[in-house]
Amino acid sequence: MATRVRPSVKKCLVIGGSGFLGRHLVEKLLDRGYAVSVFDIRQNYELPNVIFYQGDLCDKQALLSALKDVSLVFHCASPAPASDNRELFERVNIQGTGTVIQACKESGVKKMVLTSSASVVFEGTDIKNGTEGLPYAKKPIDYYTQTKIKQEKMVLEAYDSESGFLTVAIRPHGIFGPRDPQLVPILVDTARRGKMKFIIGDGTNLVDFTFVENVVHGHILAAERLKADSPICGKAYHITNDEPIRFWDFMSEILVGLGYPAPRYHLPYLFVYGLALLLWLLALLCSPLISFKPTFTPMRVALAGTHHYYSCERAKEDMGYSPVVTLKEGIKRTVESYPHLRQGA
Ligand SMILES: NC(=O)C1=CN([C@@H]2O[C@H](COP(=O)(O)OP(=O)(O)OC[C@H]3O[C@@H](n4cnc5c(N)ncnc54)[C@H](O)[C@@H]3O)[C@@H](O)[C@H]2O)C=CC1
Ligand SMILES: CC(C)=CCC[C@@H](C)[C@H]1CC[C@H]2C3=C(CC[C@]12C)[C@@]1(C)CCC(=O)C[C@@H]1CC3
Repeated sequence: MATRVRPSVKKCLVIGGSGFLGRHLVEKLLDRGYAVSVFDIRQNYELPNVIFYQGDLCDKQALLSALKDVSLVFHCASPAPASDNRELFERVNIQGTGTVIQACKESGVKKMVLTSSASVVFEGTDIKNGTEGLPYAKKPIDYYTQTKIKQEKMVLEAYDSESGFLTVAIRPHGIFGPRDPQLVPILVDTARRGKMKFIIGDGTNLVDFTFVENVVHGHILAAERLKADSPICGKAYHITNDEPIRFWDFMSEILVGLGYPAPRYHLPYLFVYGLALLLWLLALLCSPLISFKPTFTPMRVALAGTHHYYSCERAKEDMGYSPVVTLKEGIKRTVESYPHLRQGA
């Protein structure tokens, strides 16, 4: 049952609002006076004034109930990249996003903001200050990214100035912050298993890590700038901290902040990449007999050993974006938010 909302209050739906980014977005939208509902396949928290619709975004009827009187939709739902489930990525990110678009159009939703990913242009080789002018990856690094490319294209192509259905895509990179279920937990788990001793390559590769509140800020700016005559309609925008950092310095700061030693010994990039490829092949060949998931996948090694940072000039120019939390402050807040993952805890 939806609550009645004053006409002046902007009513929005966050699809994927139970997730890491989604929940931060919901909290900020509430602060800013929006009336917020969440649509997600799971519900893992409660907040006063937030209505939860539990359902699968591939189910149009379920979406239609949640979209009643909604004018703005944020779509930040996706299966986790680590699930590595091709069929699930295709069903949710491609077919499901098609269903979301149809349901939005049928319900008279005016604006849709998609959470895409900067990785849609990444092929596992260096990207330095990449702009939105880069072509989509011809050989995406994994199935997840392959479906994120199709998803982004679908949402941007759904922009229709005649009917007034306005869309925009935000491309974050390396989101981190309190409650992230991926980055810090994977890192700490690897450290606890004694596998965080090595630096892949010379350790100078620069990467974007983006504090979650900056990603939220980019989404809300995009929603508020999405108007009929706006240059942002039908376009994609990188949202980063605008402070590329060495991948291994970032990892070390988090590790040391949590009481673990920083990695020290260097291994040649091509050697580790080759090893990861071999392990991946072995896991594939053995899969009918035993199943094992190597820590060092080729994709992870590429992420850890290459440059991949992006320009957010276009977001600055078209939306007035600038990060609201510095990298230093973001790292501090993140470390403080994981007392249970500290060494010895
Ligand atoms: N975490 C990161 O570093 C980055 C994330 N992104 C994108 O940001 C978005 C949010 O990511 P996170 O918050 O990190 O992920 P998350 O896994 O914490 O949140 C995703 C949410 O989507 C929901 N969901 C999944 N399948 C669903 C379905 N069939 N129907 C309804 N809800 C469903 C999940 O239950 C979850 O609550 C995703 O679209 C992801 O591709 C993009 C770049 C980087
Ligand atoms: C910038 C960006 C796209 C970050 C994405 C988050 C994850 C892909 C990374 C978070 C922790 C990282 C990590 C590794 C690879 C990339 C991550 C999973 C390693 C497995 C790389 C090889 C190692 O030496 C251990 C690393 C642990 C942490």
